[in-house]
Amino acid sequence: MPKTCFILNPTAGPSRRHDLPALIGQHFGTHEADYEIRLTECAGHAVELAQVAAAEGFAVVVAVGGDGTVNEVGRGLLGTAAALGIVPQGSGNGLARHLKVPLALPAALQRLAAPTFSRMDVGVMNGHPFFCTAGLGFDAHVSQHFAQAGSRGLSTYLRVTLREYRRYLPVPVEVDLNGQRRQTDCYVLAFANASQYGNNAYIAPLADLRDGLLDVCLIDSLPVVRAIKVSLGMALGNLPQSKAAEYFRVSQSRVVAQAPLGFHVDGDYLGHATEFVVELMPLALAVAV
Ligand SMILES: Nc1ncnc2c1ncn2[C@@H]1O[C@H](COP(=O)(O)OP(=O)(O)OP(=O)(O)O)[C@@H](O)[C@H]1O
Repeated sequence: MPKTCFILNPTAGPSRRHDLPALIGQHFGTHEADYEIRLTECAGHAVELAQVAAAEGFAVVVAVGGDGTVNEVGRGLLGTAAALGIVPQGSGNGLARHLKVPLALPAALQRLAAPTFSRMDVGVMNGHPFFCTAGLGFDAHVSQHFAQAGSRGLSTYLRVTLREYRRYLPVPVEVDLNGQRRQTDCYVLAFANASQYGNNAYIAPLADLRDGLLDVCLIDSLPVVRAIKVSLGMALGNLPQSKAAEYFRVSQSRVVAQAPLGFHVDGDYLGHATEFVVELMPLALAVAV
């Protein structure tokens, strides 16, 4: 059984469970595993905890939280020999859902007792690694306002999305897609390593974590009828067939915006910029799921 370190974000998810360390002990400890549980103390702490765990020789370092925690642990593990595990405890759990990690805690821990090792691609936007999705435009705008909403969970996310939909205006951009320059309005420009944002909202249902490519989803405008088509397409996983969005596959891209444009990586709003460089590091991270 691999030596395993759990890095637990006690603030992740809609319901903060104080009994998680005890439950991990109850379901994982029975496998006579060599394991430790370490709690994050602030945002960003999981990066350092993951680096330390990898340097100490843990073979698997598990993010116990949502996509923000997965991003921090994954960043800490880049360039190390340790593999990323996930116990999904977030609100959206996009990467865990893509990797078909069980959402129920006992089943997720059971899987980690005898994990399958593989590798996955890692995207990078303006120097920030991402494992699931990164994007410019409305999705980043919603991430920014969701972070300020004071509460989390799906209902808050939907309320913020509807409110901001009425206010948001797209920004003109020039985007380089496989050497072809494209002038377009950017309502959403999503770079997907994995298929979904979380909560089974499939922005790029055909995205493959191991193909050396990012699936790009471009939505230039979002009038009401198209917004309904996009929402349904994301929920049903058939957005590409709906023709409400355009798709491309790239290993790198560059975007220049005419006005500062918000961007997110793995659902965390990171600020505004006018230039974006997007790259892919093929199979850069080991995963244990
Ligand atoms: N101890 C802590 N105190 C405050 N914030 C923390 C702490 N540990 C981690 N964080 C921050 O909490 C944020 C939210 O965590 P995470 O994304 O894992 O959960 P979530 O938002 O509920 O799930 P998802 O991203 O899947 O919707 C992360 O951006 C992380 O930086």
